[in-house]
Amino acid sequence: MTQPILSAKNLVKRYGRVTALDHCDFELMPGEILAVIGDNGAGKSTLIKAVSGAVIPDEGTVELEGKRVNFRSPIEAREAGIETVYQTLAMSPALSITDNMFMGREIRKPGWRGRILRQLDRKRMEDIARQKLSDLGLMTIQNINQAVETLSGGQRQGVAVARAAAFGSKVIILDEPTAALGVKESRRVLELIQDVKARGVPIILISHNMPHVFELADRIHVHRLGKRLCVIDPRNHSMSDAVAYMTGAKLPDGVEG
Ligand SMILES: Nc1ncnc2c1ncn2[C@@H]1O[C@H](COP(=O)(O)OP(=O)(O)OP(=O)(O)O)[C@@H](O)[C@H]1O
Repeated sequence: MTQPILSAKNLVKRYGRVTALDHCDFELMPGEILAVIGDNGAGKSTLIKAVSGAVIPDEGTVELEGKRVNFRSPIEAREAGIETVYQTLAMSPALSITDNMFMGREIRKPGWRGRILRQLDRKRMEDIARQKLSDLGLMTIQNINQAVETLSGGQRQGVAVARAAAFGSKVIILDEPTAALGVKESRRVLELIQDVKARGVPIILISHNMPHVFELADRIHVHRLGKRLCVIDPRNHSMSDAVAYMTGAKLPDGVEG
């Protein structure tokens, strides 16, 4: 049996009297797009934060490639290969595309100029940024030194996904990547997500948009009341089934209420 690339068991996270995660299990398989769906407040964001270092669970374990990890911060998770693109994009609008892509992981010049003078290797960063964007078909962006604030919402989201794809060698987490976008821009981002998948990188997609979830996902993790209710195959279930499971209107076969 294939081993999950990222998994969690029995995660618990309490905020005072609210139990955001209530003995939750989670599994992401290699190369797949796993959608995570659930009602508002079901605990989806908390789950994703718990596996990516942004929240430290009160109980439970997380494993990356079968090895136990205890991320204390999102930076630790990022260094281990888990990249998260949040709904509110962590980008600096006034900085260029290249600067945004390399924020926090700038490349320095080789030798003493980089080591001692801390000079940045701009040429190299620009070349890599251009390459990464063109790999993902984002060639509509002509100038990688243009400020991110001059890009459309879809292009910005594209840069964020490209940044995650460029550096998140193991897992990419996308939190509502199309929520703020128009129809055409959403389409482009959906294609981009498929391109990233085609490159073999598994993706966790949190979304309330059922058509997008059903179009992209290989499997759907249905989250309800702080835990995984079930995992469904979008080919065998309808969107209305998924919504009914999510809201508690209906129980999936084999799950007891
Ligand atoms: N930092 C926090 N402090 C206190 N309570 C929190 C905090 N973060 C989340 N919660 C609570 O935990 C529960 C789960 O929240 P979470 O954001 O994980 O849900 P969600 O499924 O992502 O919701 P949505 O779809 O609305 O974004 C909610 O009741 C929420 O109010």
